[in-house]
Amino acid sequence: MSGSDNPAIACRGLWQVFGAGADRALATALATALDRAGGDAARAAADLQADGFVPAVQDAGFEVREGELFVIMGLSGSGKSTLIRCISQLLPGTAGEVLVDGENIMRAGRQRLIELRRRKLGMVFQHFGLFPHMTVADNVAYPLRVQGIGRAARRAKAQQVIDLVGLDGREDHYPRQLSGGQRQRVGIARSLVTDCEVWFLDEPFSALDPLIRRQLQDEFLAIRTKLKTTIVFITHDINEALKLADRIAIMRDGRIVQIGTPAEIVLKPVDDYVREFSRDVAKGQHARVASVMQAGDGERGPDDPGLRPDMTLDAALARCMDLYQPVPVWDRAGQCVGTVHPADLAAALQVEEA
Ligand SMILES: Nc1ncnc2c1ncn2[C@@H]1O[C@H](COP(=O)(O)OP(=O)(O)OP(=O)(O)O)[C@@H](O)[C@H]1O
Repeated sequence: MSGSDNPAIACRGLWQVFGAGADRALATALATALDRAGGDAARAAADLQADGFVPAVQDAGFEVREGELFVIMGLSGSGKSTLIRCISQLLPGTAGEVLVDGENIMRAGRQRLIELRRRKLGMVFQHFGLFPHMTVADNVAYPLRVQGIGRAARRAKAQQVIDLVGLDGREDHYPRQLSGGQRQRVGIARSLVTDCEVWFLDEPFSALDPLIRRQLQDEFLAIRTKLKTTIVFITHDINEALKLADRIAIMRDGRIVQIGTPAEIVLKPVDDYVREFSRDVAKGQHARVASVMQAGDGERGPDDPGLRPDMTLDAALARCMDLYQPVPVWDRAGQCVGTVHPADLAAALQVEEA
């Protein structure tokens, strides 16, 4: 495991450029951009594009903390899948660094990558590629078989994760006998069976109908609290991102344009592209009091609305309807952790009209 000071994953200057001779073309484009006044990654990407290359990921840089659920979101074609494939090294990356627990896995040899995938990195993709001739139990236990673990131990461990994803009773079914949602669960169970430290999920629920999707999201959050695994999750659905994420990275045309908590994305979008995503989102249900709270002390008066930092803006506003002065915010131990003006709660919800 990594030390608590180190991020679980760090990407620095990561590029994935498609096209023959992309490495040399990127090096030239970066050198040319540097020589120009105000030269930057966007200029290099524009040059590459003009020469017929596809700069699908451009100079990506971010860190994912240990145990964090980091969501990458963007429109179709913005580069999400390419980015997660670079981080998980299904694609080599054209330049930059991908550090997992401090190890630059872009320099890892083939053997080391196989090892990392078997023991440390779990992956779930939209189309799971379950083995049709194997039962649920055998599909789930398959990664353990590859690791050379004995049959009894495989079975026992597979059963644990089958129970965890709610598929108990279906161990002996074949994939064709399962619904789409159940098949996704098998894929999730299979990727969890090796106790991975870092878990990559590329649109795992997007093929499902909304009801099943919501149910799996809830189960996913429940599983996640039990596992404490570091997770990188891709989606093009803002509501899914807001529901699941600790932090969200928004991609546009190969670039990460904003990284922030769900509240920051909803309340402080950096540009119209990000603002457009959250236009129809019920901000008051996602943003929390902590995001609009000021430093300060307060006393509990007779009208105290009992605000907490983790309360949604909607809930907080409902308690402050008749109040016109700053009110204290309390933690669970009853300590005042700041104050908030009821007008600021209302203003935060209006931000996108500006
Ligand atoms: N192997 C490839 N060769 C050339 N271009 C590619 C390749 N793979 C992806 N691209 C291009 O890279 C860009 C980013 O694609 P990517 O699949 O990463 O986007 P995405 O955000 O995941 O989209 P979606 O949500 O539709 O899956 C697109 O312009 C795509 O056409």
